[in-house]
Amino acid sequence: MAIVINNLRHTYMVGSPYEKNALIDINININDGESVGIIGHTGSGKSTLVQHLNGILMPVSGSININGIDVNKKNMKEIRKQVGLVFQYPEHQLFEETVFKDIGYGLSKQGYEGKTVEEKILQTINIIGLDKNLLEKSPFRLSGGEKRKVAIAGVLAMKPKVLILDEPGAGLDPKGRDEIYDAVVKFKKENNATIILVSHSMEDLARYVDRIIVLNRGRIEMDGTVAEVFKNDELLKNIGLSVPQITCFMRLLKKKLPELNSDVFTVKEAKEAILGYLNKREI
Ligand SMILES: Nc1ncnc2c1ncn2[C@@H]1O[C@H](COP(=O)(O)OP(=O)(O)OP(=O)(O)O)[C@@H](O)[C@H]1O
Repeated sequence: MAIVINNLRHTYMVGSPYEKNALIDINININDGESVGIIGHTGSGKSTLVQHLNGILMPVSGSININGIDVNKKNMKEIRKQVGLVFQYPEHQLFEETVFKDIGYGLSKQGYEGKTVEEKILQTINIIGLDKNLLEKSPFRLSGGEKRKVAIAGVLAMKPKVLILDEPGAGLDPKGRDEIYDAVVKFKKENNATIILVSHSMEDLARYVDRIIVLNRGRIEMDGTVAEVFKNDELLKNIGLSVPQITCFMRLLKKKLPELNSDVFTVKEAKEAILGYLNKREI
């Protein structure tokens, strides 16, 4: 088991008039190599949850174990080696003079030097799709999408066993978003990493993860496969979420065409279902 979270609770501003229970009774087990999405309305506790997984926040009560190591202040170095966290808008944290130095910053902190750092950086820009010519440029002279790639590359270069991304596509155009997600898929394949993806988009989760955890006011409302979660449209609606538009469309279409497979969650699956249906009709 890669990640075991037991009865996790987190309260902000304990003892003050602004005390806030951000996470309540969170129990989650995630296997090695799983791709898990976390979704929930704004303020439901998603960022608070993922910040516990690499020790930025410590639980008020409960425990978190990652690959056999308890998350606590004493084990922080080991935990940070295992878990890479890409924050929302990670490009705001770029600070080195060159792209090369920025991507290599974490590697040098881990004790890597010289040729090894260079090799790891070259491998990583290949995964994320950054041009080698950019390495000596200032990260501040890049486009928004390129800056985002540099920031994510800095985490990927350390090859974490668990990779957490908090809204990695936020603010990017569809092409930029696809490039980032495709890089994550490639990284996962090459490293058998466990992926945790925080997103507001059911469309993105349907495309990129196998399991979805739905948070609502700090509690787990649902935890299941994409198909299991998308079956509960009423419950999702009640907490301000909804299944992807393509799923709604296919469910409507099925009312007219009962033989159509409407159990689809992405545009690609919908195309296949419609073509399959038409082919059968032609026979
Ligand atoms: N540093 C903090 N101090 C006090 N309260 C906080 C702090 N950070 C978050 N909270 C509160 O905790 C709750 C959960 O916040 P969190 O950022 O985890 O939600 P989220 O689901 O990630 O939201 P979003 O989708 O808007 O990013 C919210 O009610 C928020 O106001």
